[in-house]
Amino acid sequence: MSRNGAPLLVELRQVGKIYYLGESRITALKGVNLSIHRGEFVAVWGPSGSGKSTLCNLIGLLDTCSSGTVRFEGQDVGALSDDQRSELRNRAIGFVFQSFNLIPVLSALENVMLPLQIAGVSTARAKRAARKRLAEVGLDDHEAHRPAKLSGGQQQRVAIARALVTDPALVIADEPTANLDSENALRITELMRRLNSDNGTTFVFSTHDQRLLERVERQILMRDGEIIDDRSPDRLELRLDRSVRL
Ligand SMILES: Nc1ncnc2c1ncn2[C@@H]1O[C@H](COP(=O)(O)OP(=O)(O)OP(=O)(O)O)[C@@H](O)[C@H]1O
Repeated sequence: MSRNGAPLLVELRQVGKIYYLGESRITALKGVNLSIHRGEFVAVWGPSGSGKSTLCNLIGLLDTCSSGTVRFEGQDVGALSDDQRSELRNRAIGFVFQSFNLIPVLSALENVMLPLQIAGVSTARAKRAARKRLAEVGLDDHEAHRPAKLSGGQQQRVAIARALVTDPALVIADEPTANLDSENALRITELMRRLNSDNGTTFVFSTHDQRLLERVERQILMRDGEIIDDRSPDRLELRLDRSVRL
């Protein structure tokens, strides 16, 4: 299966996710089918509690599904051990979080170098790669700054540079603009879009914010644990639900 000739990267088939909280059973995802191909730029949007983070966690191999199948690069993730899943995740996926998650005592450059150093890459190589990524997000002149000296938008740009430094096939950004004002939220969305088209990195990001969707080629709308709309310009098959109001 291909989308514009690009190979399949992640495939979810009839995926369900149930959380158990004491006596209660919470169905977070119900029968989700989704294919994401290399190079796509995908926004997952929908109201609070609709399952966006749960979906991102499954696509990012941070969690496993309760039913159905998740395949990453053709591999059935459910058949992997925890260690194998972590190894695949570390190699192939970068993460951006809404709270930036930078290490306060490290400079911007050291924060971006960290994933490579954890992977055993030499300091000199890690520094070169981190500088290149900081330049891509427009922060090469801020490499010595610690996070507290940077604005929220700048911190998120450092976090994006860090997510990209290992050359992952996929970047998952769970509500990356939730803690930013609307101007910075738009800038971060445009930056991710540019990195997607320049580098071919696949991006999946979740958002509450309908205004950010204009620049996104594929929009997946969730409600009550289901995908109720999956639309993109080159897709003929649209399942629109006009009754949805966020
Ligand atoms: N670790 C958990 N334990 C129990 N229930 C959970 C857990 N994580 C999520 N849920 C529940 O699963 C459902 C989907 O939550 P999820 O966080 O995926 O939605 P969301 O669309 O990302 O929401 P938000 O926009 O508020 O982050 C909700 O009912 C939520 O309360």
